[in-house]
Amino acid sequence: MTEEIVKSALSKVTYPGFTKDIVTFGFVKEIKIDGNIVNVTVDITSSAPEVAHQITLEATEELKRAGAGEVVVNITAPKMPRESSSKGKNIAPQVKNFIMVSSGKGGVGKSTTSVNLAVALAMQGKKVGLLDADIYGPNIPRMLGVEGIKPEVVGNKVLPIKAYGIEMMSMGSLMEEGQSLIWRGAMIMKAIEQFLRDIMWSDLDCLVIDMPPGTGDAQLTLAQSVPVTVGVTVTTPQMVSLDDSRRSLDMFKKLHIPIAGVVENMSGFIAPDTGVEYDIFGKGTSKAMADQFETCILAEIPIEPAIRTGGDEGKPVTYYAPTSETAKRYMKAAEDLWATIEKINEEGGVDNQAIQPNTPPGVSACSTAAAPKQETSGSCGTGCGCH
Ligand SMILES: Nc1ncnc2c1ncn2[C@@H]1O[C@H](COP(=O)(O)OP(=O)(O)OP(=O)(O)O)[C@@H](O)[C@H]1O
Repeated sequence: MTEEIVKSALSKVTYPGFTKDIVTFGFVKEIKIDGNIVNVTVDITSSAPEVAHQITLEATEELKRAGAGEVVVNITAPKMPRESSSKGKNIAPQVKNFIMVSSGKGGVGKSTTSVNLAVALAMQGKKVGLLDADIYGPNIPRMLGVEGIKPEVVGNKVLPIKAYGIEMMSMGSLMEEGQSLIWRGAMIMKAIEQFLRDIMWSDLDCLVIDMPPGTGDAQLTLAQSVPVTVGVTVTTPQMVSLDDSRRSLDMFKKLHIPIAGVVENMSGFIAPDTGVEYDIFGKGTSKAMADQFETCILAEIPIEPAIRTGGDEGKPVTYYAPTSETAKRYMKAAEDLWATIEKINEEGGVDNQAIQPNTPPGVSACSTAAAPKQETSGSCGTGCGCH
């Protein structure tokens, strides 16, 4: 037996439910050969016991057919995620926790925050997905260095793209480069639903969702489709940004989403040559706003050239410069975020029942639907049913 023979045999074992084999997927982690005894370690992404069982059976069969005398197949799989205690509608039940990352306005670093929090959570051993729901400006593929990579389609489902130990899907990976769509309300709702229902997310501990800026249809649809465990608001320290961020925090309250905290981004500047921190846009100005909404500052992330170059080059700073001050702050934010998620689940989880639309299927609910429901008589005529 040689490593080539073993690999060739294992490449006949397809991953259950997929067209690709376990070698192509990169799941074969170790091959040990001792005479005609073969010992292989296969690292899979599913915690379902039947997947491990089928791979063990098929790998043993193929290796014996290739001439192995004795075969040992070790399967390493993620632990069964703890059941989430959340209730209500959930169209992606294999995902235990949903983290909605929002901002009042664009350009404040929402995608950068989503990427680095997702990478930090994965580095801390969580099974993480990252959904780029910013359909107007999907830039997560670039930030993860998977721009131009097209996802595999299996039947009518799409496989997420893998990078830095996380699963990712983005409108940017589904459309041709440079293409844009003009989104109408109903299309946004459909797109968000499809991202949750038609992407083959694994059994995830959490899905980080990078929302479009603002407080519109996408936010409402997400909150109605899955029980969002926590919301994170990203802001910059300037007063004009804080005004918009208050709206984002207020939206979480209206949608009954617990607020995990505020990330104050571009908070001071760390000079790359000296490491000295300077105050540019202000620093610490978000604290009063966080207090007002009875939440905390998850992190103050300075302006740091490595964050921008990391974003442009697809090399997240948390992964590539784990000892940098910024990476440490993202790691600490991820720890605190997870502690909040665990506490929420211990206390009974979240429930999105109260914000379900009171409109017939196919009729768009307007963005005030999160407000207390009223009789549909006296409707505004839009059919939204909430006036
Ligand atoms: N702390 C930071 N230091 C340096 N550059 C940063 C920082 N945060 C974000 N940037 C850079 O600012 C730009 C905008 O960031 P990002 O795309 O994350 O913002 P956004 O809020 O998601 O924007 P949009 O609303 O357009 O999606 C990017 O080039 C990013 O690399």
